[in-house]
Amino acid sequence: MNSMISVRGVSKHYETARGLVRSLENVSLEVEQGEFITLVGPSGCGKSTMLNLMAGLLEPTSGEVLVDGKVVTGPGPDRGVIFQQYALFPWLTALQNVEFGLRLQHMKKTERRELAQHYLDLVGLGEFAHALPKELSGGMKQRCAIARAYAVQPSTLLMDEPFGALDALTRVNMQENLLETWQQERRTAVFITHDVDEAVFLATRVVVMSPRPGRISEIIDVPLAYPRTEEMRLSPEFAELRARVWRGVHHHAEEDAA
Ligand SMILES: Nc1ncnc2c1ncn2[C@@H]1O[C@H](COP(=O)(O)OP(=O)(O)OP(=O)(O)O)[C@@H](O)[C@H]1O
Repeated sequence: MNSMISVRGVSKHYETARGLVRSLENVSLEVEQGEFITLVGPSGCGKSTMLNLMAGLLEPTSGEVLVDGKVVTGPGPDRGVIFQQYALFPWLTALQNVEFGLRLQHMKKTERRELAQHYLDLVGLGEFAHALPKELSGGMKQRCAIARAYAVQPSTLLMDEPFGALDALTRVNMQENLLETWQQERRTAVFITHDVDEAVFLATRVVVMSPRPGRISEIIDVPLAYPRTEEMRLSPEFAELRARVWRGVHHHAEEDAA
């Protein structure tokens, strides 16, 4: 069966003044259509490198990445990328920001407007369509960035710590909102986080990475049903999963420090 994303024997090395940095070493991962994968691991283990390879923003030193059966050779509209810093155009309204990618696809104005408004509604920003980014809070800006990524209807969403800069409460709201949107649209999602709780709450599977060289050390299934609720977060089952992920990350962080 064809996976949505196939990372096959991928290594990524950098030549630096201090010698060769082996950011990823012979990593393989299959992500199925509609899965929600979270990537966790100590700082510098190659999470961003992995995501950027999937996005086509980096090229592997060896091995290959396939998305929907095709070898990734660069960025494409089939993959939406969301970073920690909400890269909104400050001179465009929320609606115009969401419309931007659709304009690049030469979609007609009325159709474009309608679709952009639909995605703003989906992330709960419908009433802020005409606000400028400076009039939005951090969480709202990030929701706008998510709406923009969703609007071009990519089959895959790649997110690099999108909630990293948000306060704890906004973060929890954003997690719920993201899952709601994901459940409605069922795109394949890959999401980097440093937050073990967030990793378990969102994922169908948590991929734990270890550094030097970056490898996948463990893949943990999260057999909790969706929609995920705050009650689930407090359940013994959740606590057990969180402890497993924590041990996976911590174990390698300790090794690294030794
Ligand atoms: N352009 C580059 N040149 C040289 N080394 C690099 C470059 N980009 C990344 N690296 C190195 O590759 C390794 C993995 O980096 P990467 O950013 O993928 O890790 P990460 O797990 O996302 O880290 P963090 O959690 O701190 O964001 C690190 O050791 C980093 O120093």
